[in-house]
Amino acid sequence: MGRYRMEDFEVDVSEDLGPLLFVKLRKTHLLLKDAWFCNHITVWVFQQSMEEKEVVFPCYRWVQGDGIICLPEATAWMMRNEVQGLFQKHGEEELEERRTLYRWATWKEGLPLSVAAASEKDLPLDVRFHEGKKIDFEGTLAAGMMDIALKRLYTLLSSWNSLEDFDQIFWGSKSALAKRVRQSWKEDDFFGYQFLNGVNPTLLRRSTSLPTRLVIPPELEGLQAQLERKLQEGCLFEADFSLLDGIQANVIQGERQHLAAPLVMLKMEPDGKLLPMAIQLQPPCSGSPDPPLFLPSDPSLTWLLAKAWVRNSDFQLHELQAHLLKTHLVAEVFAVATMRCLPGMHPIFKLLIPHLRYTLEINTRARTKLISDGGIFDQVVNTGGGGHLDVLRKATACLTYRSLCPPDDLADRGLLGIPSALYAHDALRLWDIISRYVQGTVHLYYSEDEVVQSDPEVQAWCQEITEIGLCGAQERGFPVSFQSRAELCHFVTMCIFTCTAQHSGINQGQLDWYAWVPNAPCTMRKPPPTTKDVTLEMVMATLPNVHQACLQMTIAWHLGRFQPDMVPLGHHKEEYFSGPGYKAVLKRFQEDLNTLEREIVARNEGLDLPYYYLQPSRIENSITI
Ligand SMILES: CC/C=C\C/C=C\C/C=C\C/C=C\C/C=C\CCCCCC(=O)O
Ligand SMILES: [Fe+2]
Repeated sequence: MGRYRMEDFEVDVSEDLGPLLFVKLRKTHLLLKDAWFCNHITVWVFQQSMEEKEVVFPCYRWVQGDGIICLPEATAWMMRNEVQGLFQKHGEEELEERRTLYRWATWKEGLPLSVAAASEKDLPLDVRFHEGKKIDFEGTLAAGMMDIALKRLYTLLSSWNSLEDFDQIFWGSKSALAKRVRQSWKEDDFFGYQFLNGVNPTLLRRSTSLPTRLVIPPELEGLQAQLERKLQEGCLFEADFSLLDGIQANVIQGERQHLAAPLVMLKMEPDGKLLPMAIQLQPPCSGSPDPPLFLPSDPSLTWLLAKAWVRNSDFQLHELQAHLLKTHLVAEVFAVATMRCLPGMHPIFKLLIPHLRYTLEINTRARTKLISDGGIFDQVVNTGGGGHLDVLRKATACLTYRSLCPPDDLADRGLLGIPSALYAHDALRLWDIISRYVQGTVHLYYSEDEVVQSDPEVQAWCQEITEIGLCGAQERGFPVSFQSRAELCHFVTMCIFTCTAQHSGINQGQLDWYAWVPNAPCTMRKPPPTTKDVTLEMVMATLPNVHQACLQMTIAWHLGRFQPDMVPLGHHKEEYFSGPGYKAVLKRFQEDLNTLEREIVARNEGLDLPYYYLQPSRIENSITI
């Protein structure tokens, strides 16, 4: 039997089968690997003197071995209390089986729970990468490793002692914006811009007071006055990396790496540009002299090194907190809870499942190759060697529900209504669009709040996410039950937003902002400067070495590049729902996304730096990379 064969099978049945509730599917098992993927079964019922009727049984699962798959009819959930509880019983059996297939595991204490699987090979076939994705994933990694070998060979033959020497490895696949980063990375407005619209737009806040950790030496009273004035005008902002304080730095091949925990104060100009005013690289520590404040007026290399330290710290919080924890790991919790608590005929299962595709496998791969013992973090990142897990733990301990919902998050950070905050603008638009889609769907199945309150499955799902998967996150605002349709819609909107828009916003920028390594160094090999005497030798000795820089470029490209098999948001082919109600809601969703697409394209045409990570055609329907 050939691989990748697609076939439609038609079977005629002449006898009257009565009302159709289930179909059962079985395949004779001959060879070791002869599984088939079944999309759906459609039955056309011909009734005398009546229109032909179509009855659909969605499947979208592998049929393997000798097992029998029993598929309830697409509208079964609406009839769950009828037909002698047959659908109810089917759902219970299905969940019983799924709970043995998808089990929770504690990979590391203090992190959200994950799926129990030591490697991707342990995952059920239904959630594995399909052949094409696997070949592409593994093939591009291998090609990237070849690039590294060539780059190392090349740099062996030349010198590595000026910033321009990073050009020697800046070849191969890279984006237009990555080239722009190489041109502009030293500019202050470019540095400030990244907090609004770069790879990590999640940290910046508008200041409501001067941060207590900011110790301003008496000789800088001018700065103090300026900061206070900006604060009063409402245009003072801060990026505080205190979460990194106290984290152990990595030791790479016997060499200790170093970490900082900076605070950056920025001002917003009337034209929307965000400019750094001061950088404090470490919080004050009793018994030590106050940490210096680095300023734009410092010698240019000093100021550049201070900014490079901030960019390195941002790399850590971006990858660990914003990316891994707040998209990948929480999406995994949604995925496992969905498999364990919601039967296939449940409307919330149908709504969410296209947004959970491939997430369990990519995360399992991350746990075995990226954040594992000896993984990429240990090899080339200064939080590696265990510090990265402590960052994840600290970030988990302060993960709030509000921070996953842009209307709340952006309000809390004082970022509403800023014309140059493009991530914020597009995220809010997407939140509204997704929320309307979710509400449209939920209202088809839940006619009033009471139906939500008395749905034991959706309540168990909520509780399992908050109490089990997120390890008691009710303390941080996550719900343990839904009292109304509105609460359910808000939560499901958060799930879909996180798995689609938010991940795309956080993931794609790796390609642009991480290719020019000095803009976002993966590690720092010397301690942060404590005086303003900085030389080029110090800068070069601090930034990643050739090997570290090459690996950063390869992984950033691997993870940030356009995925060949990507499904854009709202365009999955699976049809789990049947009937005109959902079709109309989906159509509206796609139209809303198209409208936003056109708005973003038109806006970007007039911009010096386009912001396209939240352009709907670029948003993946689930976390797959
Ligand atoms: C420059 C980027 C460096 C690190 C990226 C950090 C975080 C990314 C967060 C989530 C990515 C999720 C999954 C990636 C899974 C696997 C990566 C595989 C790399 C394997 C390299 C190898 O040695 O085979
Ligand atoms: Fe990712």
